[in-house]
Amino acid sequence: MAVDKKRKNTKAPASGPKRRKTQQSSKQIKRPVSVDALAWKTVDIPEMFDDAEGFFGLEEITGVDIVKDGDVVKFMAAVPKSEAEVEDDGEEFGGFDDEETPKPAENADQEVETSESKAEAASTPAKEKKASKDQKKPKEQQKQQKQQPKKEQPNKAANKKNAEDKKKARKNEKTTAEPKDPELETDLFTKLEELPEPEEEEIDMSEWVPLDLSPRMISSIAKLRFSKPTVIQSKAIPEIMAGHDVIGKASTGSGKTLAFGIPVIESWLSAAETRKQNKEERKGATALILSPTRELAQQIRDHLQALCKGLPTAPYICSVLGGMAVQKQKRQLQVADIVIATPGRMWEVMSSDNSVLASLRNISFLVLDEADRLLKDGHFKEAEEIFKALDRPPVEENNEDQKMGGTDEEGQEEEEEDSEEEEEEEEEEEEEEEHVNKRQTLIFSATFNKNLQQKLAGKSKFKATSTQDMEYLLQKLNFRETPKFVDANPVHQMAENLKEGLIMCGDMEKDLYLYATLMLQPTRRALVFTNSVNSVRRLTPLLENLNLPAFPLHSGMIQQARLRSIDRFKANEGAKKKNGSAAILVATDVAARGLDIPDVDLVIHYHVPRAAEDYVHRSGRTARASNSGTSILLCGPKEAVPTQRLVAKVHAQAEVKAGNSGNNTKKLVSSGLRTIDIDRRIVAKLRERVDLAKKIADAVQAKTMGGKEDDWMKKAAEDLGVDYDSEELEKAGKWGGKGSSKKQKQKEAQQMSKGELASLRAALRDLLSKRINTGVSERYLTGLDVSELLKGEQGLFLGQVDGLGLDD
Ligand SMILES: Nc1ncnc2c1ncn2[C@@H]1O[C@H](COP(=O)(O)OP(=O)(O)OP(=O)(O)O)[C@@H](O)[C@H]1O
Repeated sequence: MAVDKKRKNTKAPASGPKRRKTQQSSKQIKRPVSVDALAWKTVDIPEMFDDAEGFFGLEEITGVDIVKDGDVVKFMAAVPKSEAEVEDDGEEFGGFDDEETPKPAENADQEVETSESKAEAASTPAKEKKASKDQKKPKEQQKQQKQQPKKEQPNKAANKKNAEDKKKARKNEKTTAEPKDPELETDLFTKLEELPEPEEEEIDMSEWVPLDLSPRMISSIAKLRFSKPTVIQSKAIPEIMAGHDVIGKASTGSGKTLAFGIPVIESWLSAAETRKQNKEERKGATALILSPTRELAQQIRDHLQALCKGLPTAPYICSVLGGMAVQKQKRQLQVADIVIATPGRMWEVMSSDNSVLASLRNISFLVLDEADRLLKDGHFKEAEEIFKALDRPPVEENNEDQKMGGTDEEGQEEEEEDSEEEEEEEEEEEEEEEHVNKRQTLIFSATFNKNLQQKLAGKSKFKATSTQDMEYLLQKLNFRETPKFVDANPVHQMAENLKEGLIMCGDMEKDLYLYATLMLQPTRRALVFTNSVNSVRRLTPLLENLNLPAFPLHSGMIQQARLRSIDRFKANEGAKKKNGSAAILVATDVAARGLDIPDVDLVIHYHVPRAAEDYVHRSGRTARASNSGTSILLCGPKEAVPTQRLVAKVHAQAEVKAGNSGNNTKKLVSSGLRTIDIDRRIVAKLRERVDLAKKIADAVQAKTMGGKEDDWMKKAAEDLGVDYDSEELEKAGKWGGKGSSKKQKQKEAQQMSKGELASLRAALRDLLSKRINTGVSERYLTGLDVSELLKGEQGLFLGQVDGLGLDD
């Protein structure tokens, strides 16, 4: 549960601490508690079971009595006598250790009541009410309101007032020396909390006003320090708030998450308020957001939770993804207001549990983030199943009885029933339509294929050519109207502040050029993309041997390890230890979509991406929001043609709009992709280190893989019906062919003795400690000296500025 504790404390100091104090002294009594509300504690399980897809989700509970009341089993747990339902239930849901604690739906409404009424009482209710009224006023009146968010400082006002009141109270206490008033006694507990918050610089939020958001939402956005909406936010939010289905396209890092997140949360806020007023029950989740990767799903959750932190009350947001315990996710889904999920796990949970489906059937929003990726490849089937299930009307048990046969005498009745059934079917259809019509569908990505874009923009007709087509799935989505196509960047596909470069190198020299590129700008946090899991496995230790803090990320890793790598990269771990070099994430395309990691300055494509959109998304991990960044493609001779094709595709539209013509190479240059001439003499001086580091990495990997390889070979030998003897088999050429020299190398690496390995390490250490003379003004290249060099006359040895010559 994302509850703004700070706000709670500052706005309602009198009630908050008092409640805490009473709890401390109150006796614990046992009351019936729902099984989901018990303080489950996760039992540590060995790491080897971590990725058991939720099978191993052990939790334990203590201090609970199980009482049988007739047929009903009740769980009696200790609840502090005076504890209010709305208390921070961080302990209540102790089992949800990888998520914020959920709170039951009723409590969510309760929360609206309590925290808002407190907020209103403690701050400036008149202003808030006036502001929400003003939202409905005509434009000219809103003009006056424009400055309002700036003026509106409920927290500060409340703080100041409370602090003043308390000061007065303290003064009274001193002068009158009367017995302690309980109110004043409470005051002692709040001494620290009442300290004024550090003054934040005021932020002008007037540019958000035309979007017609609630004052509390604007004030929450202000806490994120986002002074104005991005283009996609300005264009998409009003359409979504007006109830339309929307397909939104905007470049990477341009704020698409909040473009759908803000209206979704606004909708939850107003629905929660309506429920409160009408004393209605919660009817399940408000939104289902689908994401193609687990990391992105977690990130969307974090992003929305950050937005909710500034609200007086917040929806419970949960993520449902593979690699986490299924049971826990099912429990969370019972109380979730906003669900963010990967399609595979969502479908697994939905199809196995009717209550999950029931709680999602009434969603107001279905959001597909990174839609083009989501409606492709592995996710296609599950996505389709999810859409179908959401639209399917609930099966009523009575219907089953009606479908059973009857006697002749009942013929007449049957006919009547038939017509009744028909009527019911019609009603059901209507209901279904009604049901579908209630839900808005929102689709976002930075890339949609060109044909589809034209169709979305209404320039040509939708027609799916196969059932494996994205258009087919779009049709399945049952938009309630022709969706509004909002294109925030019709000309350029790439982020505005991105510089793109290309380094030509030999096919076998990529490791060397990768290292050189990293060394020439060691303080820039870099994300290195490869096309295969094996390359990640090979490159990470290679870079580590070269004293660079590198972390792997690929789909073959267990989920916890994936998240750990991202966290370590985010924290720039190892940067200080390793000669001041910034952290490096070596990843497959699992990291290409959506990941928003602050301060990634450099993206290196170790392999040319297989598709143009992958290039766009990979490169989009840098130059996000208003930041700048660099994307560098390492291109071997064999990759030259696909690279030209790819980049021409990415920049084609910009070229056409700019009225340029000419061959692809010219286009590459004119569209911003520049070839970078790294001084080859410097690169040559790095070769020995890279070769050594590679040998060490290969030896270690071969030794680790050795046993597994032998197992595989044994099995293969069995399949061939021969005795297993790897040497004999190799001699006989059974393992020959294309991979035989690689195999030979692997074998050599595997057979390297400990002593040999140690001497290689010593030699590398020695090399790494030496400075490399760049041959220019007697300057040297080492981990530390490079940053020095780059700060000063970088142009001297690189030919251009900014280390790699991407600046003019
Ligand atoms: N109005 C805003 N002003 C400034 N920064 C913003 C604003 N809205 C969002 N951001 C920030 O911009 C960054 C990128 O946002 P987000 O991750 O939503 O981009 P995106 O368009 O979804 O990118 P991608 O296509 O790569 O998924 C985030 O760090 C986010 O906090």
